[in-house]
Amino acid sequence: MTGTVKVLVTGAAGQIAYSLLYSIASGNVFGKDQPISLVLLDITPMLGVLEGVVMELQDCALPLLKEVIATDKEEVAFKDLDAAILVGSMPRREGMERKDLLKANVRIFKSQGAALNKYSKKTVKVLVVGNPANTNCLIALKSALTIPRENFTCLTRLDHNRAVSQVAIRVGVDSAAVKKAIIWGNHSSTQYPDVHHATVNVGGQELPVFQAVKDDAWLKGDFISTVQQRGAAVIKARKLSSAMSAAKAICDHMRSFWHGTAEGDWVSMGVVSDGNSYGIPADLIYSFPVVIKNKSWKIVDGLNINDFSREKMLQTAKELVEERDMALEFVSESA
Ligand SMILES: NC(=O)c1ccc[n+]([C@@H]2O[C@H](COP(=O)([O-])OP(=O)(O)OC[C@H]3O[C@@H](n4cnc5c(N)ncnc54)[C@H](O)[C@@H]3O)[C@@H](O)[C@H]2O)c1
Ligand SMILES: O=C(O)CC[C@H](O)C(=O)O
Repeated sequence: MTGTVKVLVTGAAGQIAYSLLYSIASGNVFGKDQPISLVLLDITPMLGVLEGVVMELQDCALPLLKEVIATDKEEVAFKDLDAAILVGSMPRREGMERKDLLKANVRIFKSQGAALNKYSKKTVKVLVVGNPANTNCLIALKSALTIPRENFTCLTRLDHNRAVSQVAIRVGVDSAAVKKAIIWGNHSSTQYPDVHHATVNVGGQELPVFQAVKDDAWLKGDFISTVQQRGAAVIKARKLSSAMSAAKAICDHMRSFWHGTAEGDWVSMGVVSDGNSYGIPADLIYSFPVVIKNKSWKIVDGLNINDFSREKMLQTAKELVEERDMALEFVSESA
């Protein structure tokens, strides 16, 4: 269909998708005038549920939604895509380590990377959400050698939004007043939420976050651990992992990827670490501050990094190196 953007959501019968699909189909991500063709992939046992989701999408009577394709077949799902949002995987339950997920989920992303390579447009923009998101993204990228590495990203915008919101609540301003927060590294409890470069608009005055909050101990302690542990806290409370906030963050991430970042701000995104200026090893999907223009991201280089930050940035990189090596072992075992 010419003029339409073809978007795949995997895990389409799951709880994140249930919050996400309406937002995409109503124009909140790709544009209020942009016709959408929506492809929904889930596993065969979920096809019945998926049928219900399709009925609901039809019943929303959304003018931009030109087509809905529901399938359990990768060769159908990945055909001619402009954007792929890879949510489908096994979520962590209470008491389960994120690393337990690696083995189960890595093979899904190997197969879906190969399907992207075979069936999608070479310009396809990929967002990996399913955990462990950074490493799953790396595995997909490595299985899609004819698609530029830069097209592969993973979701750390939820962590970014959590950091922004914690600061806004603390200062008593709305979240739009907080700019230039950063999530470094892995979407896991080793991530480093950094507000050394962030500002808050208080009563029309742009202040550094440390000056506005006036509580360095909180910013270097509970603030960081609250953001790092937020996913686990939501699982503990809901007995399910975050879904509404994850869907909102997916929309924010894809909107930024598609339309660019706002002047004077940046966003956090898991991207390939090759050639960064912060001493993070190459060949990882690591969350950096990025600015985006013409659907192409650039890591914000040259920020001043103190010893406190550097240590945390390297610690989360170390975890990603370990995850990558373990994932590559699982991939070679299953080959
Ligand atoms: N990166 C982030 O910020 C972030 C935030 C929240 C959740 N997550 C992760 O997102 C994932 C999905 O979470 P959820 O709450 O929607 O889970 P869910 O269990 O409600 O839904 C997952 C869906 O994926 C489907 N699925 C499983 N294997 C599949 C495959 N091979 N192909 C297509 N679909 C498949 C399942 O059948 C299910 O319908 C989990 O891995 C979760 O940990 C990531
Ligand atoms: O499994 C987790 O700890 C996190 C689940 C999800 O990625 C989140 O951040 O809410």
